[in-house]
Amino acid sequence: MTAQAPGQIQAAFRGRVGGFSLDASFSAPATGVTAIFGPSGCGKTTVARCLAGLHYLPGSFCAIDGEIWQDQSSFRKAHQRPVGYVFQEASLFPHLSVRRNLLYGAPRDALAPRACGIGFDEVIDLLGLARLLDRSPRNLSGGERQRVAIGRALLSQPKLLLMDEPLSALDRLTKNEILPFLERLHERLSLPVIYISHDMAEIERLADHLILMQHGHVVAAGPLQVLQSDPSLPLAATREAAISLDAVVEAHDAGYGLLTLRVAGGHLLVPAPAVAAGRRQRLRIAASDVSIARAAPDTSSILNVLPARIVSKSMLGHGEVIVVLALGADGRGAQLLARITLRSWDLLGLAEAMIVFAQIKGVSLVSGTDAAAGQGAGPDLIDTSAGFLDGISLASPEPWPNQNQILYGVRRCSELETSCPHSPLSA
Ligand SMILES: Nc1ncnc2c1ncn2[C@@H]1O[C@H](COP(=O)(O)OP(=O)(O)OP(=O)(O)O)[C@@H](O)[C@H]1O
Repeated sequence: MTAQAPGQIQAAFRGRVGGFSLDASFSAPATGVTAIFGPSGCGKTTVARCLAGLHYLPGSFCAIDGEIWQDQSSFRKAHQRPVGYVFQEASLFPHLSVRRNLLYGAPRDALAPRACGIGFDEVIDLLGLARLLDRSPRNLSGGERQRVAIGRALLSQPKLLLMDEPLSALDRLTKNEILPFLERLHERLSLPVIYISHDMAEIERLADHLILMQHGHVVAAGPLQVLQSDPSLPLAATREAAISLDAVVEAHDAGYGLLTLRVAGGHLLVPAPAVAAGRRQRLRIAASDVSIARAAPDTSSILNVLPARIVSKSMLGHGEVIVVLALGADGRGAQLLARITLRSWDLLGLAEAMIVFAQIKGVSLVSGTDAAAGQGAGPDLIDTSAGFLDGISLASPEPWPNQNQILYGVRRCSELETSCPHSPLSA
């Protein structure tokens, strides 16, 4: 990978970081959310740090939307890369108001409407920050603090937003409070986001593309649904195996409280409150909620029984198989997974390429609605009084810079000089 491709994030990072060996290559669209998923210690954060220019691995390559950030002969340092970085902990400046925290990383004209990029008012609106602007970060809930951190990263006018486990320090309720805001960002901004997470439920809700990592390598990269339905990858073999589908709302039956949703290859009925026709909706269908019939049942309480073609069958062990189905009488629609017993497969005489009926017992709507922000004391703040940039040294494995050092490592050193807590800015 050496030539830049517009519209793509291209990365090929190879080398050692301390005792860790990284050999990770992928390309992903330079728009939408690309999630990096893999077990702890597989190198997700190391890849994010390479993208941010915080590790220099000679011989590596990185280009964002046709702009080369690293190749054989060049390396843009962290402060030369337009990257917004959001971490597990919000690490806001405790001595600055929310407004000043937001404006901290922004160019000087951040308050003016922008011809392109993201303006202050838009960020406030998208993240629901209006009523927090004059508050101190000390009095915000964990979820509110993380929304401010995301706003601050967006206002730095990045060309790439890196989110490293942004919700993992939050409890389930607080996560659910923030996820709708992230969905709104995804819907309204074309900014590419690299989203690192351990939590497949977050990824199923937010991501368009997925990069699967293991032991410092990229095992697979591609559209989320394609990787979820690939029986050769570990996702399809897990107990939680599921497919994320993008559907469009067609109608709402108020009498029965049912939404009609169109997906590639068919329609699904889902009990849900009314949603405007034409709205896009992310669905999740678990492999364990899909069974297979040779003929459409005459009588059944299952609402969604759709014709589908059997694409493949793979053994799972413990007497079960995972079947990939493609919806539609022509078998060319969206793919689903069905987890059934090997005995059922044999008794029904199923075979690849056969047209069958997928009986879908459960469909979850995973896109959320706007939530009111909670309030309360957040976790302890990181001490930001340490010398900025101390500890950032390219290709030096130790010590790790703290989060604000990384965050502000993307800004010019002259600006950093004004960033200490005793500068006029901090008044
Ligand atoms: N600067 C460093 N010095 C030494 N080892 C490092 C350094 N950076 C990362 N490592 C090691 O590299 C491996 C990958 O770390 P990394 O943080 O990228 O993994 P991860 O997939 O993000 O893990 P987690 O999901 O637990 O955050 C780990 O074994 C880690 O200890």
